[in-house]
Amino acid sequence: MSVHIGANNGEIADKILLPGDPLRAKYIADTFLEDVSQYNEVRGMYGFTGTYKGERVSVQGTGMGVPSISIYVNELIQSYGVKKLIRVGTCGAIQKDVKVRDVILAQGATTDSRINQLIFNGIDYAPLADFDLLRTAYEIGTEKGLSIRVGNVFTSDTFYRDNAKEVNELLAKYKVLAIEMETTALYTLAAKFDCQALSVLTVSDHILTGEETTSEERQTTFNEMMEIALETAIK
Ligand SMILES: O=P(O)(O)O[C@H]1O[C@H](CO)[C@@H](O)[C@H]1O
Ligand SMILES: O=c1cc[nH]c(=O)[nH]1
Repeated sequence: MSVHIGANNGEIADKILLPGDPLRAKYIADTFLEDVSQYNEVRGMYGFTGTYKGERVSVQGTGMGVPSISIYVNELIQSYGVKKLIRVGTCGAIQKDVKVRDVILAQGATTDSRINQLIFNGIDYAPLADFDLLRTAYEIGTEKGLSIRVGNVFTSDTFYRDNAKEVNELLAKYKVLAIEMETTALYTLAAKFDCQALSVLTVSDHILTGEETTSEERQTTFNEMMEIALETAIK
């Protein structure tokens, strides 16, 4: 057991999907995995292990934001030996040509979080996706005929922000595709511990147009994102 995860040694697979929402973790386990067992309910942050196409895979809710995902990723890697970590999250688009329901593979993660400043003492570290996972996920997504975007995302410490318009316009000018709240921490920790990480994100809303997915659309698109992540995890 670790501080925030109540699993015994060996109960978590070395490949894991990481949704922010613990109920999305339950949905993935119920919908896609076989022979499922629940290994965690500490703080309601559900974690499950099962098999996908015969391969052992886990899925763990991370909560929202850099501090929360950092706790789970640290413990998953250091206490349970997880090696391949794929976030399955939602994001808000800030480019006109990125559409609601598109799937984004986060190649890098710009941030206003201070975690990297604290680690690197003033050096402007660039957290990146694992290239093999990125390439595999891209190939799987395009083979499925999906609209896959690859690029920079903004990992924000705030969901509600007073100067959002100004910040979004600046980031959009510099080619950032979308906003979410965890990827920079995932990529930095994966690099630190020599693990592989990727964020696969569904555009759930468009920040410029205000367009949102309906719950039905969300389900279908989320399933596509989850299948890309699961297929990538076992490849
Ligand atoms: O849908 P998840 O994975 O939680 O991701 C996004 O949704 C939350 C904000 O609503 C943040 O965690 C953000 O990163
Ligand atoms: O962090 C997030 C996630 C989804 N949509 C947003 O606008 N922001």
